[in-house]
Order: sequence, then C-alpha cells, then structure tokens
Amino acid sequence: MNIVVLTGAGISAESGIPVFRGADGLWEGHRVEDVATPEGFARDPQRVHEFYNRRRAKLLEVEPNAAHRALGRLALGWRRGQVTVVTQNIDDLHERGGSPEVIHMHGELLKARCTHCGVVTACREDLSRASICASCGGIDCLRPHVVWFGEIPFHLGRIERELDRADLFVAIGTSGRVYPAAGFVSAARAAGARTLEINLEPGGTSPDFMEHRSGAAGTLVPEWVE
Ligand SMILES: CC(C)NC(=O)[C@H](Cc1c[nH]c2ccccc12)NC(=O)[C@H](CCCC/N=C(/NCCC(=O)O)S[C@H]1O[C@H](COP(=O)(O)OP(=O)(O)OC[C@H]2O[C@@H](n3cnc4c(N)ncnc43)[C@H](O)[C@@H]2O)[C@@H](O)[C@H]1O)NC(=O)OCc1ccccc1
Ligand SMILES: [Zn+2]
Repeated sequence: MNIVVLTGAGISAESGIPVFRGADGLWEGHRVEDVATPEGFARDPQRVHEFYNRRRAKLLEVEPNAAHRALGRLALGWRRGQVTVVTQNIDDLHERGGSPEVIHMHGELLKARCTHCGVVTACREDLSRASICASCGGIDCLRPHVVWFGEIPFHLGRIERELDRADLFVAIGTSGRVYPAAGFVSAARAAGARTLEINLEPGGTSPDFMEHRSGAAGTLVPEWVE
C-alpha cells in the first residue's frame, strides 16, 4: 500500500510558524505580488530578503511537533509499500521530525540559489544584496531557493509518478488554494487512491476527499499513524 502525504502550513502551525491565510497569517501586511513573485524581487529585492530573513530567523527558533514526528515514524516503520511526503512548506520541520525523504515542491528556506551560476547552497543567515555567491563570487545575485508565484514547482515529474501509484492520498493542514498542489487529490483519486483530509477547519477543501477529519494536526496525525 503506497501512501502519498501532502502537507501545508497547517502542519507547522503548532510549532509556531504562522500559516498564510487568516488573521496574523503571513500574507497579512504583505501583498503576495510584492514578496513572493520574481517581479516583486526584481522591483525591490531588499523587501523580499527581509520577508524571508524574518521567516528564516523564526524557523531556527522553533521545533517540529507531534504531527511531524508521527509522519517520521510512519515513513521509517511502514513495511507494506512506500510513504512519500510531499510538502508545500519551505521549513525543515519534516526532516527534523524524522522523515527520511521529503519532496519540497515549493523549495527550502534554509537554501539560497545564485541567479548567475544557479548553484544552490545552505543558508542559515540573512541574505541581502551584498551577499556573495560562494561558487562564482558574484554579488547581489543570491535569492531564497523557493518557488514564487508564476514559477514552476520542483519535482513535478516525481510527484506525478507517486500520485499515479498511490493507494492512499492524505492531505494535512492545507487550504487547497494554490495550484498545482491543490489538484493532487483529484489526480490521486483518478488513479484509484482512497483520499483523506486532516484539517482544523470542518468543511472539506475539495469534493475529491472521501474522508475528512477536522482537528489539530498535532493530535489527529499521531492518532491516524498509530
Ligand atoms: C493563488 C492561486 C490561485 N495561484 C496559483 O495557484 C498559482 C497559479 C495560478 C495563477 N492564477 C491562477 C488561477 C487559477 C488557478 C491557478 C492559478 N500557482 C503558481 O503560480 C505556481 C507556484 C505556486 C507556489 C508559490 N509559492 C508558495 N510558497 C513558497 C514561497 C513561500 O512560502 O513564501 S505557495 C504557499 O502558499 C500556499 C499556502 O497554502 P497552505 O500551505 O495550505 O496554507 P494556508 O494558510 O492557505 O492554509 C493553512 C490550512 O491549514 C489549516 N490549519 C491551520 N492550523 C492547523 C492545525 N493546527 N492543524 C491542522 N490544520 C490546520 C487551515 O484550516 C488551512 O486550511 C502553499 O502552497 C505555500 O507553499 N506555479 C505555477 O502554476 O507555475 C505554472 C506551472 C504549474 C505546473 C506545471 C507547469 C507550470
Ligand atoms: Zn553564483
């Protein structure tokens, strides 16, 4: 039985990472166009660096929660097939929670990419226009290694293959508003998978979920895994 798990900001909420939508959401006070698009970065790179520097500093302060750890146990203990964790999150809490392999379809906050030579490097400190690329020596050329709106997500081929052979698709803590991730449940269902949603909100985010469990991921995910 192959399981594909898709996670969103809701799985990291109980670790103290703000979600995107809603009061005190990440998008509060920031126009997506300004901080999460290539055009916004071209217009005002310093504003975008500050937006991601704050999130990076916050990430280094927080810990994975019971939901991250439960998925880590599942992936390490599952003998009846494959467990594939696909996340829209750019934090490293799945890895710190014990997940051996995580597909970051929207990139990773603790990595920077050079817009000159394309080299991706680890990044745990603030980025700015004065940052220097360790590979080509370029300056004012590093950007967060994340996928912005209008950019093609990473690993789509691999993800489509895993969705095709999934027997169970589980979405945890995602509002299902951003594509192509929001379309994965329909693809999995069309491939014959059972589909389960775990989300704080009662109403399902898509008619393609056969089962919906409403509650906090930190409580429901360990229950589901056990
Ligand atoms: C807004 C939307 C309509 N726009 C899109 O979908 C666009 C495409 C598009 C444009 N116009 C359209 C019109 C119609 C359809 C699509 C489009 N998509 C793109 O641009 C994508 C790129 C999108 C990626 C952008 N980058 C992100 N992140 C990285 C950066 C960063 O993080 O700064 S998106 C970012 O926002 C999304 C936020 O959603 P969630 O994670 O779900 O978070 P949210 O706050 O919304 O919800 C939290 C949920 O958790 C629940 N919850 C809260 N607490 C808990 C709790 N404790 N327990 C359980 N659940 C909980 C809540 O109830 C809630 O449901 C995530 O994807 C996240 O990664 N690229 C692309 O399409 O390229 C072409 C292409 C595509 C395929 C093939 C070829 C070409
Ligand atoms: Zn470079």
